[in-house]
Amino acid sequence: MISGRKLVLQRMQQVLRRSSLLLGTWGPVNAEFVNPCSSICSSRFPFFALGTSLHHERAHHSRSLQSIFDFVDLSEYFITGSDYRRAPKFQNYIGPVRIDRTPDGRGRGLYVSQDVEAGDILIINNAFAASYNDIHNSQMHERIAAILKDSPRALRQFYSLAADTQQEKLAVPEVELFDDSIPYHGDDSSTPGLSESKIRKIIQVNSFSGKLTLPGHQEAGRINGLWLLPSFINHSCCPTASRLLVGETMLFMAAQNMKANDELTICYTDCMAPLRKREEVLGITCCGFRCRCERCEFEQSIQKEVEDISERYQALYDKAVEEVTAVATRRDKGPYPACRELAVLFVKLRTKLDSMKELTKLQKHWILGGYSCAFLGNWLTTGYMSDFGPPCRHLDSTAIGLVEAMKVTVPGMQRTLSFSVLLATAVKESAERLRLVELALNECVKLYGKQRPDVLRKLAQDSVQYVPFL
Ligand SMILES: C[S@@+](CC[C@H](N)C(=O)[O-])C[C@H]1O[C@@H](n2cnc3c(N)ncnc32)[C@H](O)[C@@H]1O
Repeated sequence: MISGRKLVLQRMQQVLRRSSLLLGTWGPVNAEFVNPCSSICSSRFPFFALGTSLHHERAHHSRSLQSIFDFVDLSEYFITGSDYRRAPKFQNYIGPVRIDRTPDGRGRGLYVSQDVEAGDILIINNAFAASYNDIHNSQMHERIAAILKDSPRALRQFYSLAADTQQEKLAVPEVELFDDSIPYHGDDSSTPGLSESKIRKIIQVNSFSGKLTLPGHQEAGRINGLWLLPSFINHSCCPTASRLLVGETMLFMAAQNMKANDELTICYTDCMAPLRKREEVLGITCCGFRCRCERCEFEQSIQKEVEDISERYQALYDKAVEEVTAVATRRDKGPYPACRELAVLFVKLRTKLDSMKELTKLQKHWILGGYSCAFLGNWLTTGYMSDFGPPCRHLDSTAIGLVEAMKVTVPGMQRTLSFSVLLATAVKESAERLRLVELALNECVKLYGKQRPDVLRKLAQDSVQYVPFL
């Protein structure tokens, strides 16, 4: 029997054929838009002739950082399908970042120490410990306990993650503690032993769990891991950085241009969900804290005005997932009442936001971006996936408005990339299409770092394997 996932992939291959034609029509990538105002030359990859050099001075070394290619060439890995079993090995790298106390009671956080631009590599970190399909973290716990027994430095590093005292009193370690190229002369008498329950707690708060997938296959399993320095990165529902897992190495990129002293934040969950859903996941299902990011603080202040829309969204969401899954796997041909009603809600929300003159454009984007699935479900069930019509001349301004909101709300997200590639495939009008392809490739840089043009094109084309709803 053919699996649901395989059917989705077959369906997506049709899209891919069209999008590869589409992305192929531009020939050499329009790299100008990746880094429009640059002047540095690189003979190795002409693409990077367009990249701005990032001069990073640290006490112990100075490095001119341009891209992932300064560390490892990932082209072959990406071109051949990002198979985690063939992932290249990296050296740890700590870019222009420092650890500091947050000013608003979120404990410690990571900050950039100089201006950086979207796609710049900030941290490359190999897992302190990782395990596979280890639902209860028991293998990881054993591995970590063994490492801590043997290495005073590892014990000191791990101990610094503990956040069991009042947030304002938490010690702030120097970032150099995590730089293995600097010799360690720690005073180990100040590192108390760690009880088993404390070790478990540190693992629980800081570990990351992600899907392992192989191209064209069902999910191959899950990786659980602990990455030490990245454990200081706080969550935000409008994050500034993106993360990429290559084998057991976690890479962190700036997902937008950032100024020195800006906080480096990532999404711990799907931030393209409305406030109530994010609160539920961050507070109860996943992480156990109330998010204090600026987007949440703002949305809480106006939640009453959109409460009815938000409640209905929550009530319809699971059913809409079923409908989108059904249409993606061609198990049925509808009707799709949940997706249809979500689309009506989306229009209602847009009309409401239009009438709220006191809100800024960014604030409107934050709210709208959170309801991306309310639009996408209907778009996927009524037009795109169920029936390939001929490309349309103009796209509905709602679709274009949404992709803009998504890009601003959570930069460097797979869903925005897939949606913009699918939209570009659907539209015929060339100026609009060009803009969408530019947008897709820009999102690609935020997600994967500055890559060669052919690699970026491949990654954008592959993105349609992900249904931009699920
Ligand atoms: C992986 S740690 C991040 C580093 C942590 N701030 C520290 O000082 O150790 C995750 C914890 O940081 C806090 N945190 C992270 N993001 C937050 C946010 N947006 N709002 C409130 N607390 C947050 C929560 O206590 C959470 O359990």
